[in-house]
Amino acid sequence: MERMIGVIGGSGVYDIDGLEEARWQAVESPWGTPSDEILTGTLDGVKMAFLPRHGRGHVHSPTTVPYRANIDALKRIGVTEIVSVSACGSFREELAPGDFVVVDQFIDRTFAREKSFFGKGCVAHVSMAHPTCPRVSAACLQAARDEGITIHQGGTYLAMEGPQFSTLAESKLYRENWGCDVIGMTNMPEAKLAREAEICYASIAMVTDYDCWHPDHDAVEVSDIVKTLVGNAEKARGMVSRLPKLLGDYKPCEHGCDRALEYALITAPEKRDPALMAKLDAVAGRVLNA
Ligand SMILES: CSC[C@H]1O[C@H](OP(=O)(O)O)[C@H](O)[C@@H]1O
Ligand SMILES: Nc1ncnc2[nH]cnc12
Repeated sequence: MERMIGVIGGSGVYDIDGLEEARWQAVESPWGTPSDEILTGTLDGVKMAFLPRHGRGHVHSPTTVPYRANIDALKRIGVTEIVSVSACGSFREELAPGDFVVVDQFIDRTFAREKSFFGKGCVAHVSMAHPTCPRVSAACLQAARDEGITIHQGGTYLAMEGPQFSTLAESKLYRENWGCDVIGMTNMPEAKLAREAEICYASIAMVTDYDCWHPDHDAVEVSDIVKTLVGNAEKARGMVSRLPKLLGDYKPCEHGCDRALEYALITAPEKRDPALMAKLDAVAGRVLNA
């Protein structure tokens, strides 16, 4: 199998640099139209695919991002590992605006999104105990350090529905009672869908603000966020450019991300819905056609 690194760019990250033979290509998916065309090319001889999560020009809100179409489209063109880069608010004094965090846990508080490729006619339950891939996360950590970025290893990301930012009571709850480190609006259900699609997933959260809990930062304003976003986006592009060399040759994931569906399907073969099975051709073809 050949490696293809997929990068999902969050707020402020609408392209990546340095790709050879770069071209934006439309990818069709039975799960809808992805957020945008996908920028493909090679970097240091490794295939790359970049998808701006909100679309170029930031068209999609966190709720309307077509998460299933995005993950399916990346799987369909051969992506083996996804690196998600996202803007986030910080719940910790030491996670300062401009810093990066290698997220390793999530709390999903989103409620208005489709969260699974599976359902009536083909039910599957994958494990989300360890939602990110340690190998891809470690490569991102190293790449960021080599780039001179302040990056923190490990953190819990609270995924909220948005688009409004949190109330002070919510911010305090997530920080003081639930032990969350950062907050954003998009990594769920993205991480769940990547797991269902058997794609390794790493999430790099790029701090833009202290949400509203901090005594010196009363409320989050997009104008303040944007000021930090621009610098963060530049750092993210530097980090991504180092990944192909750091990840080395492709091998099956030692953490099993690429086999997440191995024991997950529970619907009896004779009860499976042919229409849903057809839509699952890319995501679950490995197990459905076995
Ligand atoms: C522009 S601030 C709020 C916005 O930024 C984050 O987007 P992403 O995760 O795609 O970087 C956050 O989740 C909100 O969607
Ligand atoms: N404070 C915050 N809350 C939710 N999403 C964010 N994205 C950037 N900052 C955020």
